[in-house]
Amino acid sequence: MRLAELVVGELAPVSLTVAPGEILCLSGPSGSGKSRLLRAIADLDAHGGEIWLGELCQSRVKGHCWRGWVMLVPADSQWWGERVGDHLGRGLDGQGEALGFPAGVEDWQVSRLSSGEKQRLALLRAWSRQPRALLLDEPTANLDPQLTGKTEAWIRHWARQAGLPVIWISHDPGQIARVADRHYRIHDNRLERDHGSD
Ligand SMILES: Nc1ncnc2c1ncn2[C@@H]1O[C@H](COP(=O)(O)OP(=O)(O)OP(=O)(O)O)[C@@H](O)[C@H]1O
Repeated sequence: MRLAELVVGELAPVSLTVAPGEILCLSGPSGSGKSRLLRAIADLDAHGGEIWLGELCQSRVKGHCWRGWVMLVPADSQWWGERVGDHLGRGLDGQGEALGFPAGVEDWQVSRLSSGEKQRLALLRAWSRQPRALLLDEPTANLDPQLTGKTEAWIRHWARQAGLPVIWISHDPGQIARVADRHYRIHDNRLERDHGSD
């Protein structure tokens, strides 16, 4: 996935490439524009510049198609059906257990889900829809350390196996050290490479 002079909000134009299977972590102060950048890449917010996914160019693709390929998992996921299974593409095929769920989680009511369950199920929902690139906004913010570790390992395995380029927002230096192949931080409205943690 390639960002070419992407312009959103106050941020200086962003140009970078994320390789298949690579995890690029993004950090920066609260309000510095991290979520906005992901929303622009998912074509949910107005932006300048261009985004490429292989030979596909975002501006030539319908928004809903683009978001099926370049999938954003926001910090606060939205659920529209009654049951978890109403939101899935292909079946979970045992993936739920890897993130701490018992068999049959597809039949759970959305209304009973805790914030941590919602967060892990939003990742499983994304997996079931087979995206080609992944944008993660603080995907473990509501999880305890044990589930955080499991979820990090699961995402890494998925990214490597499916060859997904991943941009992952995190405030946690320990997490960045564990999962990032590359790390950028936003400083003074610019994206800067941090070589210390990758
Ligand atoms: N659509 C929008 N139009 C104008 N300003 C916006 C829009 N969306 C967000 N902002 C503002 O842009 C700034 C960056 O917001 P963003 O949500 O990207 O921050 P963030 O870096 O993800 O912060 P946090 O770490 O707190 O989640 C904030 O000041 C926010 O109020």
